[in-house]
Amino acid sequence: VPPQMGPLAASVILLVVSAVRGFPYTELAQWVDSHQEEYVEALRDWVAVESDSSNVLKRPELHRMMEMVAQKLRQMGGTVELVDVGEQELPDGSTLALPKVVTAQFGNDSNKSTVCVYGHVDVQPAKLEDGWATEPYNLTDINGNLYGRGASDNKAPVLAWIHAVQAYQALDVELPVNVKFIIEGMEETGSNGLDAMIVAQRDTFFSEVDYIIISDCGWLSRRPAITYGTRGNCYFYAEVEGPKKDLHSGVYGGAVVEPMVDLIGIMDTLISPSGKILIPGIREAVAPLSDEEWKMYQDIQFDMDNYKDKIGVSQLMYNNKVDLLAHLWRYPTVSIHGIEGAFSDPGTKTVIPAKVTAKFSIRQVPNMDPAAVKKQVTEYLHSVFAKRKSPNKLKVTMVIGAKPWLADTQHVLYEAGKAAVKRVFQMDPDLIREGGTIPVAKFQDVTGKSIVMLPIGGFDDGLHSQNEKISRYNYIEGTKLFIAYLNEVSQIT
Ligand SMILES: CC(C)C[C@H](N)C(=O)NCC(=O)O
Repeated sequence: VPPQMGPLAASVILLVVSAVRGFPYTELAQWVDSHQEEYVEALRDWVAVESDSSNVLKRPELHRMMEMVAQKLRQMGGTVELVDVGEQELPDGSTLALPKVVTAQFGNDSNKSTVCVYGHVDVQPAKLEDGWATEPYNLTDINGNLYGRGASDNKAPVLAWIHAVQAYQALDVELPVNVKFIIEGMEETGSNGLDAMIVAQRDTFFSEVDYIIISDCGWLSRRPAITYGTRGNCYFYAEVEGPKKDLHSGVYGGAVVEPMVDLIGIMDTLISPSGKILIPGIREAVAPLSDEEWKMYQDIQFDMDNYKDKIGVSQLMYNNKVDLLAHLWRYPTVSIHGIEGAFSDPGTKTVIPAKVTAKFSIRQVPNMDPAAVKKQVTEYLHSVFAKRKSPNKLKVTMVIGAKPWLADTQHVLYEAGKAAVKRVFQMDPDLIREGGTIPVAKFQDVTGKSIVMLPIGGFDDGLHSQNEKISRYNYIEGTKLFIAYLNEVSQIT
């Protein structure tokens, strides 16, 4: 474009040129490459916010995070709203404002398809003393890996989507589809408030949405992936209450039935050492593994030894690939996460805790139903507790009940994904499922829209763990993938 030309004329020329030349992927990708330092700085700013949704003391940070997201989208000229989704009730009966959900819209052309990108900017807790090698909220680049809490889950992928739209804008390339965003701040603790918001906006925000795209997951290996299923999650508290206060174990040990012993006793009845779930009714509900599915898993390249190395174990529950993948993706599992009220500090306190609460969850797969699981678990735990003839009191509560999700890999959204992956990475993607949980089933049930999950996280990003990271490569090439994907989706007829 000649330098003496005004901005309007220049953008008209660019548009005409791009229309004549087709989709200017190379120029857009070059733009991304030449702006990668800015993208890393943007991630640094976001990672610096301790937007831990599980810690009520961090709630002001979470509100600030949502404002930052809204501000960024506003600066890009989007139509942005911060949607109030109400309050959260805390275990002591008090209430706390939920972080607002950010919605944004770029383009409103009825001749184009509309995609809606879902993501979240809340994170899991992280402390240096948990064993991080670097400060978790200070993004640190080591050998091309960007370490920081929330870097991969899910701040970089949300930013990559934003930068993809920005690249189109910066080069005056018309967005091939209308793009909407829905960004929440409670994903890590069960998407509190989001379900009602999706229902409330079904006929407004979601009415013109054609497709929903989610990038809140990772690849299985170094090969890019497209994800067609997630497990749901039922999260439980089991509280055992005994004496009215903590007791000295020398003075009272032997006199009282200890709540912790009861609790550990009943927790031990949930799952066998070989991973068999012992709660009646759970395994019976699971959809059988089909031959076609078995074949799909068999065809996926997956290095079990490398997987073991990365997580630092000498042995896995299953020693063949198909069994392992099936148990990660399409069978339920019980995980015991912690015990509130138990002594866990360093040292040798000799206490009998008066009240202890175990926290455990059961990942959900087709055809399990969270309401049925709640009943099965509650009845089962009360029945095993009754057999102990303990004078203590047991209370079982289900605090999260998220359904699994499964898509048809033959859908055009998946074909579009394959084409975009091919363009950016010059290879075919793995088609995989995800063992983790996001509110995708709710989007599906309420909006009825087609959904695809397009991950950019690496297989070894360490989500929820110490030293979470995303590589620069995945962040930057992932941004290009989103640019290419928007173009592929616009070709769907
Ligand atoms: C890999 C998961 C789908 C990532 C997601 N952000 C998450 O952590 N969800 C909560 C969960 O416990 O699965």
